Amino acid sequence: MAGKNIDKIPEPTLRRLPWYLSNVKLMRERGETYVSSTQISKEINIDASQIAKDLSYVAITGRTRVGYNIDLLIQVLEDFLGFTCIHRAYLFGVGSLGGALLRDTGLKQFGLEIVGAFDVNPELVGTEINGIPIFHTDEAEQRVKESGVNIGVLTVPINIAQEVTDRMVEAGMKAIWNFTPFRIRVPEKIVVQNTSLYAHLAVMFNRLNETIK
Ligand SMILES: NC(=O)c1ccc[n+]([C@@H]2O[C@H](COP(=O)([O-])OP(=O)(O)OC[C@H]3O[C@@H](n4cnc5c(N)ncnc54)[C@H](O)[C@@H]3O)[C@@H](O)[C@H]2O)c1
Repeated sequence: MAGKNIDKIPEPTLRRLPWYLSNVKLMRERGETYVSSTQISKEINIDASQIAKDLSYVAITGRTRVGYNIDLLIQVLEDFLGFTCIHRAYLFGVGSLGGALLRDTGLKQFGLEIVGAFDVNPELVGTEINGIPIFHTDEAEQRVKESGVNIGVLTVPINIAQEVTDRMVEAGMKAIWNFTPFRIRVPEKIVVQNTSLYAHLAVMFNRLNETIK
């Protein structure tokens, strides 16, 4: 079963793997040394065969009936997901959302370190949040080029999302984590990940309405 699956890993699998990781870590805290896909399935209510299939993308071998060595599974998942190596990023737009991301200590545990931020607000430029320096956006191009940082977090107002994106790409960014609701356009090969908290809210409200009908 180990690493036999050589196809491109599907996005839903990539989104489930961190979830398995968190729960497997919890199981280790409870003293488990081996864990099977059936056990993980009971914890998170996902079909065991789906879990086994997802884990087949990761280079780990489980033992029939016993399951996976828990320490090894955690290590392999963390490596596979890129959480063990730190990816450095710059954040653009230190408003209510950008500021919250700078204050979040959880990102680093998932392999993302925001090393600096850019804004145009003179009250913010020259200050820092959580030890992260805030520079003027006009310095972005030079700082990105000099640092070799290739991930940008986009938290600027929607009306300038494309303009700031263009500057990020020009400076050499290779991946953009886009929190704005704007569908930014980028050249081929630039990775864009759009993230919205509100999209999940709509699902929750809809399901809630169904249960209280
Ligand atoms: N994805 C989500 O779940 C989610 C949640 C909240 C907000 N948002 C989006 O995130 C963005 C920011 O929201 P907010 O509430 O933090 O807004 P905000 O107005 O509080 O912050 C925007 C910040 O961007 C700065 N800015 C303006 N022009 C800039 C430039 N050229 N370069 C760098 N910084 C610049 C502003 O000075 C300000 O500090 C918006 O597009 C909003 O729609 C998304």
